[in-house]
Amino acid sequence: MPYEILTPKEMAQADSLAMKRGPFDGYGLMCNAGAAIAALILERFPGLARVDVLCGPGNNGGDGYVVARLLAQAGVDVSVWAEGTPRAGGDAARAASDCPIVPRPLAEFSPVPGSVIVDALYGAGLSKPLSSMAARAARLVAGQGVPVVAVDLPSGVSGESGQPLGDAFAAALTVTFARKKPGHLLQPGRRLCGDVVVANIGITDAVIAEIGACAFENAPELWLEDFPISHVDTYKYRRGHVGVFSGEPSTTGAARLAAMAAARSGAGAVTVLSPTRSLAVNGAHLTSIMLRKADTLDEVLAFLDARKPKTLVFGPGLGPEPEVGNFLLDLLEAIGRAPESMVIDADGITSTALQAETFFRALERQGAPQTIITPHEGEFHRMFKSIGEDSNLSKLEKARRAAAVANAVIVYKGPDTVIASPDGRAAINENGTPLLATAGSGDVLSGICAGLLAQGMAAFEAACAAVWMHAAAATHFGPGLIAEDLPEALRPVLRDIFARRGA
Ligand SMILES: NC(=O)C1=CN([C@@H]2O[C@H](COP(=O)(O)OP(=O)(O)OC[C@H]3O[C@@H](n4cnc5c(N)ncnc54)[C@H](O)[C@@H]3O)[C@@H](O)[C@H]2O)[C@@H](O)CC1
Ligand SMILES: Nc1ncnc2c1ncn2[C@@H]1O[C@H](COP(=O)(O)OP(=O)(O)O)[C@@H](O)[C@H]1O
Ligand SMILES: [K+]
Repeated sequence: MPYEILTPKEMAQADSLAMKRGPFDGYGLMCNAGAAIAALILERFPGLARVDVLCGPGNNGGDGYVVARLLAQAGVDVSVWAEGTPRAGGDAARAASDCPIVPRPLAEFSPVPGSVIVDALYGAGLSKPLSSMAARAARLVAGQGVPVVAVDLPSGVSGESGQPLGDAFAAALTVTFARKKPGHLLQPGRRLCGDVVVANIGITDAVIAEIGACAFENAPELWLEDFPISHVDTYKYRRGHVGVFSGEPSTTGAARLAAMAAARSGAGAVTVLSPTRSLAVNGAHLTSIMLRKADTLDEVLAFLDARKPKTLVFGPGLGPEPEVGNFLLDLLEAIGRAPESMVIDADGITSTALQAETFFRALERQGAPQTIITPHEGEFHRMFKSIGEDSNLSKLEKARRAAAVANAVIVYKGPDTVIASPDGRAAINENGTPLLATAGSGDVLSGICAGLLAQGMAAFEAACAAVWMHAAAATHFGPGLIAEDLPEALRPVLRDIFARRGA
């Protein structure tokens, strides 16, 4: 399916496999890539008079020489500025010799107003910071504010992690090939890419499938088939019952946000489990959501036995104290009476972080609940310290490793939320919006995850769907959004999902 994300290494494998399978050889693929970029430039910049193409020594530069040749043929005034020379006998050398424009040294380049810059210095092969000459070009271009079209990736940005390795170009448009790379979706790469267009250059879906990539862009196509749609003969407990733990009187709102979101996402029944001290405040604010006193583990176990909730939400507003973490571990000890699934968020993460190993072992045991853990940046570093600190890992890789050690699906939140499963699958969310940077929006996300889990959706798919729906609801609501608006704003999102499923 067209939502795979390929690491630069997997892309290189796809390139060579495509050449083996045909019909295009390396030069054919390069010409297709150059043609796609040239066509997009002519479409996006009508009346274009002048283009400066910056070409590196590798195949990224090779694409640039093709673009230069085609735009010159189309009557555009094209200059080529080169860093290094392509390896003799290679595809890029052939592209350079087929290009009628004599390249000038990159050191002499300076951008002029009205020009469009084609950045074909480095792409997937970037392995170190830009040379001083290329870095100078990036700074001059940024200073002039002239538009940049990046070939594959803005030079200086890692395709693997989206991190700039020093100075980097910032593009208005990035044209990449076959599939996106992590660097197009992970920040700050995503911002530095501008608009990203994926061009088909003759690498078939069959070739991509053979590579066996297991990272995806999080789009509805990834989980739509698994989205829970109720049968006509359902009833509320079959739709799934969610229990949400509430905190002390001053922090009860978080649990209610999660509870409301679980109900809106389709859980048939939702109960807030509340300390005695918070019953009054919770009771004053809840109507369709049920309320139950739960001060002790025994009271919680009695609730599990009597009401058989499928899913529990543990964390929002509970407080970061170690006793909160101890309570969670005790609950997991009571295996067999544990629910089918859990969402651990916020203080549930912080309070357990110091006993993370014990927690992860508990999730590994047979009969343990399927678990989704939803850390933001700070919580991720608390719970997965050494993984978080490893600067060689991309956010995608960090989330994957965390999922593997925790035996849980990880939702590593932020502007570029990554969802990772212990089985190696991962997704990078593509519809995030800064409107979500508002207090309590994470509590709503854990509620949506729980609502979907309770309806029987598997943890990875539920987490992917929840992250996407959360952002879609925010976008739908628009500016002025606060967390309270999100559960209601799920309605149009759900209507669209149901319509796509023909329900
Ligand atoms: N036939 C193919 O394999 C295709 C490749 N394509 C293009 O090829 C690109 C990848 O080409 P390459 O693997 O040649 O890699 P690049 O052209 O990105 O880099 C070339 C070489 O420069 C060196 N290098 C890396 N970072 C450097 C730095 N900061 N300063 C100086 N030197 C540096 C490295 O040795 C690297 O291999 C893709 O991004 C894409 O644009 C497209 O033409 C589609 C087909
Ligand atoms: N700039 C942003 N762009 C997109 N999503 C964001 C951004 N900032 C925050 N979010 C999302 O908003 C939510 C915030 O959750 P969290 O940090 O737990 O906040 P809270 O604890 O206040 O609920 C997460 O889903 C996160 O991914
Ligand atoms: K580039």
